[in-house]
Amino acid sequence: SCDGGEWDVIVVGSGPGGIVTADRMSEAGKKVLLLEQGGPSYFVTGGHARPGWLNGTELSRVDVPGLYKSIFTITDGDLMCKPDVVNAYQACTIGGATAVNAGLFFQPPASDWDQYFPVGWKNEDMQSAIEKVRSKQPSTDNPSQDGKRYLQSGFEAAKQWLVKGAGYAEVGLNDGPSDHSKSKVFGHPIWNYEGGQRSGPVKTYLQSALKRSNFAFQSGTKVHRVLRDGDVAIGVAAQCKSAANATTNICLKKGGQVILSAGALLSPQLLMWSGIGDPAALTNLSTSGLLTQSPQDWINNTAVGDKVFDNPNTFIELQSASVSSYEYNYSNPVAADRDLYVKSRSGPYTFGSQTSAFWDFIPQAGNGTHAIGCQGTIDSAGFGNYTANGTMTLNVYGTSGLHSTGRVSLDAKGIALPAANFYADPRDAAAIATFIHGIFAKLPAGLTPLNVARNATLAQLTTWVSTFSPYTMGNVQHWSSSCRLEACVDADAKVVGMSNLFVVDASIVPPLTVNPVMGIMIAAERAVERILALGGYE
Ligand SMILES: Cc1cc2nc3c(=O)[nH]c(=O)nc-3n(C[C@H](O)[C@H](O)[C@H](O)COP(=O)(O)OP(=O)(O)OC[C@H]3O[C@@H](n4cnc5c(N)ncnc54)[C@H](O)[C@@H]3O)c2cc1C
Repeated sequence: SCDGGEWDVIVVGSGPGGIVTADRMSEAGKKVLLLEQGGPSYFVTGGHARPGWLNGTELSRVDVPGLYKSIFTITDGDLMCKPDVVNAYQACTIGGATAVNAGLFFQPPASDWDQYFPVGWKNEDMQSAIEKVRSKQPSTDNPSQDGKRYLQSGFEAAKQWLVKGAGYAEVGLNDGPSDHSKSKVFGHPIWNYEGGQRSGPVKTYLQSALKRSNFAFQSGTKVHRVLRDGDVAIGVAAQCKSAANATTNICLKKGGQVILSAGALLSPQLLMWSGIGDPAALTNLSTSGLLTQSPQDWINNTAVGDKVFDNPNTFIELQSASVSSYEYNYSNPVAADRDLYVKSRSGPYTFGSQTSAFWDFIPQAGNGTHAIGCQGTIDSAGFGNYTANGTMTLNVYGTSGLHSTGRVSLDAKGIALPAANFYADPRDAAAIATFIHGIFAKLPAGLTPLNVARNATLAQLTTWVSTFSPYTMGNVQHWSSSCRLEACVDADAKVVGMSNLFVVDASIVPPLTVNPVMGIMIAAERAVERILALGGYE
């Protein structure tokens, strides 16, 4: 059903994984088609949704970093995925979640590659991929174009506490030493912004791809499944908005490749809808009529969707007389801040509300058990019941080395559903509580925690972080690790059981010590190096 295809490579999904992959495959001379189900986001993609104060500019709401929070508090179905697409808070738009996220852009420490990635993906193997991302994707810790730092009262209070009190080193968080260790370090956040505006792969890699005649990009096109002839992908079945939502087959050239970059929840869903996965899950899909292939045509791969991860989140509300809280406003910003932004890309709207970040590792007992990474990010305002002036929010994430993971399953309609409980292993809550207990021991008198006691014991903190409340057990939508290297895909990112089908996105990235985007982009660069080295499929 798929003869005469013209594409060497079809990439599904325009998040950071898909855009980096499609750009580099087209740079290598392949005829590449990038498909995205969503529509415009940044102004440069044709996105025009914005508050009135941006009228007359070449900015959409996506371009302005300070509108980050209101992008996802204002209900607007254009950017976020609908419930009939995925059962989680994900972006369905050009750029994927990089069009709606906070832009935090931290380089994973060398220990992440060395401890959690397979042979061929260790720190020394990753150097060219790291360099490619660092040289192509701008980032900054000082985004305001007038060179001044804004909203620094929270930064100063945190520095007093963590650097002067708790012995953290203040560093440039993506600077050397060459291992980029995230051990007891504190600093200004790094964002992938440029010129006071949101940057990210849409503004960099996608723009270079679009200049090539052998690259095509089609948004508004939702892929339903990969078309296969046994273990050979021959194309994709997709529904195009521009063609009255008709389903068409988009075909590969013989010897071509399909690369799924639909994100850590939707790439496993696409695999299962294509008859690749755990037979139990495929049986359910088949029973509900969503999978029409007969069982003898299924590809048995029980690692599809297995060990999905998100950073468990704890909000600690802190109050100090020295802190001035700052609330961003979508339609009616403080006039001086609005003018600073519109006239000179300066002021608080040049970043997405975080004022500082820090990390430490909590050692784990036992052979071969790695230390657990913990990250703190401090926001410019309070949250929940604690929003009086002087309040700021510390987000504590558990990161690399956590013991608990989940599984992506499909609901009755075949839509991806991530497992929810990330504290199933008690060592995880204990590690996160140890991190909080350690820094609380150094809390200065003038900085008061509001939603948990300053002198809580380690046992009390362990119970608190593992009990549901508006401040604890949160998901932060950093889904990853659902189609792991050397399990679901091999070390070339090729789906186990298939000849020419790959997954390159957060799915193949194990839990990182830092927010995932920079690591995903680096992993995509590395995956492309390895896919190109395989040569074409014959
Ligand atoms: C609110 C929020 C804030 C965040 N903040 C940060 C941050 O500050 N820093 C950071 O590092 N990370 C952050 N993250 C996480 C980060 O953005 C994601 O981990 C990352 O974007 C995942 O990249 P990806 O390429 O795997 O997939 P995604 O970014 O999810 O992109 C996948 C794309 O594929 C498309 N797609 C899916 N299925 C199909 C289909 N069947 N057909 C066609 N297209 C399809 C989707 O529409 C989407 O555009 C945040 C995430 C969210 C939601």
